[in-house]
Amino acid sequence: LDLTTTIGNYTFANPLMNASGVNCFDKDELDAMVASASGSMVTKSATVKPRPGNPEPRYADLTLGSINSMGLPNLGIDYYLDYVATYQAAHPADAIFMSIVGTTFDDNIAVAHRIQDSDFAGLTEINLSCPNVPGEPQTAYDPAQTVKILDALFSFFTKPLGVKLPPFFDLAQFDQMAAILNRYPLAFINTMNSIGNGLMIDAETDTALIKPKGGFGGIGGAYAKPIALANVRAFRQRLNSNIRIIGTGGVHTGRDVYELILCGADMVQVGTALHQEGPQIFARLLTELQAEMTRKGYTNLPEFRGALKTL
Ligand SMILES: O=C(O)c1[nH]c(=O)[nH]c(=O)c1I
Repeated sequence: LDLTTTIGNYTFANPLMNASGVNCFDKDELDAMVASASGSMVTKSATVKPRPGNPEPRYADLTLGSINSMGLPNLGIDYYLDYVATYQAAHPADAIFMSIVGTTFDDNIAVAHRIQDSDFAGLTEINLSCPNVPGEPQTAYDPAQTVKILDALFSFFTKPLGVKLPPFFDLAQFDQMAAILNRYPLAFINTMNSIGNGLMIDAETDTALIKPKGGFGGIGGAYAKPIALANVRAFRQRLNSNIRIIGTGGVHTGRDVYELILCGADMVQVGTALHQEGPQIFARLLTELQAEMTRKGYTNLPEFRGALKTL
């Protein structure tokens, strides 16, 4: 079966990759992604300077997913630029993604300049949806701030750029956000990030499971799937066709991958399940995706991409 998928001038052997923040913190984790069956990969969201992140415990596995308030721990943009420079020299034909983020408007612009001025030749995902920097609202929940950042970015950034969005829950929000995004030459959007500021409790101690923010953290995994399907579908229905969509949220089986593509996703990222199962999950997901495609009579992704039926 043909699992190739394209974003701009980049074609990937298959649509699967990690979600930023999962299995991509350092060289060892990134090398494990390179060795996996994934079609591409993305680095942990990088800030200009390294960050230790929030106090632990800051992550917990849940029956139906995960909760995290990592607090944007990362080794700094220089570390990840070094890694991708080495990677590109060894894999000239395979594009990967770099995720960037700033905790202030100026830092968002500064870290983007670092990529623009580098030899990085892949795709850049700017994270407008980190829910766990105390005191910092998720940029993409503020339309004016989103416009301000995208206006500034596209005044100098010429490499392929996409935005990582938080989940939206109201059709008027989809309309408003899509109207903003359609004004920019974005290569892609990635919907969605974790569901911000959930809370889960330890049954033995009646204590919040994670330490930061009084136990509030982003929710991922099975809990996220219905919302991810809806966000992919809603944006596919509203965005210009030249803006591709990466679907993220709740993937655990090949059927989950298939359903995000059915809603319009071009590529599919895996977060919680990757954290829980490890990079060998990609081989399993590819086998299961191909089995589902065969069951449905499809031999490539465009045949069913966006083909969700409604009653
Ligand atoms: O707490 C984090 O580091 C984090 N956690 C998430 O669930 N999404 C994000 O975008 C980030 I930057």
